[in-house]
Amino acid sequence: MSGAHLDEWQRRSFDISSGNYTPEQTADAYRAHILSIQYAWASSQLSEAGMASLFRTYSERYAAVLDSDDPRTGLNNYAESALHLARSQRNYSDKWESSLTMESVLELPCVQKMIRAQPRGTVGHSLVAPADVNISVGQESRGNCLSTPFMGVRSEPAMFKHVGPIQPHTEVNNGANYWTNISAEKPKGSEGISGNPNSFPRPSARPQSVFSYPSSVLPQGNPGPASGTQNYQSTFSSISNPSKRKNFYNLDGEDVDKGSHGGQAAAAAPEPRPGSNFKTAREQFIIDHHKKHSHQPQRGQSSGMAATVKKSLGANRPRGTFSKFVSPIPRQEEEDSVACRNPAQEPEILDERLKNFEPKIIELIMSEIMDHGPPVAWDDIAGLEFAKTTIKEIVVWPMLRPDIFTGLRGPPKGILLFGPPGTGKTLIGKCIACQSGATFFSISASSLTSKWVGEGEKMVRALFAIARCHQPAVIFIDEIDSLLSQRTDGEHDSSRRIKTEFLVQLDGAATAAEDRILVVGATNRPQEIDEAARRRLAKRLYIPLPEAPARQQIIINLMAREKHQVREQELGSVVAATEGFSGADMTQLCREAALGPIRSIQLSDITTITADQVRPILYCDFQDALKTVRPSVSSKDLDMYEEWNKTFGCGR
Ligand SMILES: Nc1ncnc2c1ncn2[C@@H]1O[C@H](COP(=O)(O)OP(=O)(O)OP(=O)(O)O)[C@@H](O)[C@H]1O
Ligand SMILES: [Mg+2]
Repeated sequence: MSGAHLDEWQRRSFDISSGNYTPEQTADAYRAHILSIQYAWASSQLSEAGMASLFRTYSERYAAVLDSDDPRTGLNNYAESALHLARSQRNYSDKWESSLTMESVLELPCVQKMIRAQPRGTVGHSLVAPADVNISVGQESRGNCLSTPFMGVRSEPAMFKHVGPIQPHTEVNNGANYWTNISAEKPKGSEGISGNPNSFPRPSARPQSVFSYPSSVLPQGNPGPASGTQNYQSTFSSISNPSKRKNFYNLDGEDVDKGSHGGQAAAAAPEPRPGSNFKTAREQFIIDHHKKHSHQPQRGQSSGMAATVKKSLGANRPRGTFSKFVSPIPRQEEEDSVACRNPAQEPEILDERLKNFEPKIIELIMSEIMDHGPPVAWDDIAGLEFAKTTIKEIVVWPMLRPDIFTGLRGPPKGILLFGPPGTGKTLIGKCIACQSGATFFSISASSLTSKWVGEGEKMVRALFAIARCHQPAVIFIDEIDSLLSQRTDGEHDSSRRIKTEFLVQLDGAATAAEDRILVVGATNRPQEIDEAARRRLAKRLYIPLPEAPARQQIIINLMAREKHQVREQELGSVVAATEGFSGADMTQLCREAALGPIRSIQLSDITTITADQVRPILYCDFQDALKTVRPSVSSKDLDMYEEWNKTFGCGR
């Protein structure tokens, strides 16, 4: 350290410690010490270690003076800052307000000059157009306060050298222009933060002015009330107030929408602003969307919906602080609604009552369940006279003459055909389908129960709903025992739900007197049917094994279409030999017998022989067939059916 420096240090140190200094002077002295230390180290007059030691010492002392809350020794700087915050003092930009009003602006010499220079009405329109008036600064704007544009004139007169036609105020509404408008806002007091408006990166670098005045009327120099100061508020500082910022953004939204020209311009595909390549993300999106869809066929374009949707992409919505946000991107529902309105893709609505059902289930029932088999006549069913008569009585006639079969004569809504396998239960169902004139739904219970979990109930509901739409209707459920078997604790939930749904629907069909829906169930395991279901299937008809006449009839019916030489006596012998055979067994016997003539042909001749050369079916063929075809129903099973029929059956 040089002698001069040491002397200076000693002097300051002595003075400071003498106690004659105020805290402000002490703090200044310590700050000067710190600067001297840094200077000495920078000029290599002090080692790094020495500088560090001195720097720490004097920094601590300096901080002690600053933060001390003793008014005699410290500045209480910390408390000062805290108190400043606690008093809710705001920053400078909150304090100033514009002194400009509409009246004061119009009185400005430059404005007066401009008004005089312009054709009558045009300038006035440009100046006091509502959109212009909306360019205001936060709370300070009052009424028609046109606060800022003319300040911009002062700050950047070069901008107005561009001579162009007087633009309607749609240009004024442009949010980007506002950058130029507010760029030279002058603070009321000299406390405004100094700033160079030209240094701010403004998007309005294009030569288009806000008002596009002819240069002849533009003010030259720096007129106006702010001419005495060079401390213009920078663009940044003038919008640093949140309320001003909000107004700024509203210019691009709310005011644009409200403006008679600007709103419409924004609603359609936005035109690029003249002289500017700048676009907001939303504008770019809408332009892209237009481009994309202008050469792409729209779904549902024929109805004109596409255009409607495009126009309402959020561009023309009324916006405000409290309005709900609407995404500019079309929502999925909008897309879907466009697709749905396309007549080519619109699913056919069959009936209002079916609108709650899934189309696939309706389609399944319509296509898979409705029976379109070969016609069956009552005479095709051999024997079973009592069953046939009863069914005609309760099914066919009421369907044909619903006016007679009313009240107590009303038909039962459920029939159960039970009996040994192969006795013609399904055949009777087919016959009902053909002869009753009703819409016939033939469904096996397994097709309901084998569906996915949860689908079964829907299927049952849809089945009855569709049947209601196609009255009179017969719902034939083969093997109904698998659907309505007795409910047990161990059974799966889904099958229990299907059963319950079926019973509910059956009840509904039974109680709705006007509904002409008949449920016909067939089973060869009647003992397994749930008692609740049994009650609902009120007419339980036993379909027994065919008696001798019925067996004979079956043989005659089947042989009628074949070439045979079985005499009546021989036929009687066959019938007698087929005691206990079911109708299906009789059919099987006849088929077996019919193969007899073929088996008698030499194997070498089988490829060359003509149909006429095949011999007729003979009694001997039946005798051979009887050796292989056996009755399929045991006497034990027969006893069970007989017993059940006595207990629950409706036969005589
Ligand atoms: N009474 C009958 N008249 C004429 N043919 C019959 C008669 N009963 C049965 N058949 C013949 O037996 C075949 C089987 O009959 P069907 O399918 O109706 O029996 P099912 O009672 O429904 O048997 P399962 O209980 O096993 O379902 C029929 O295609 C038919 O050829
Ligand atoms: Mg059957």
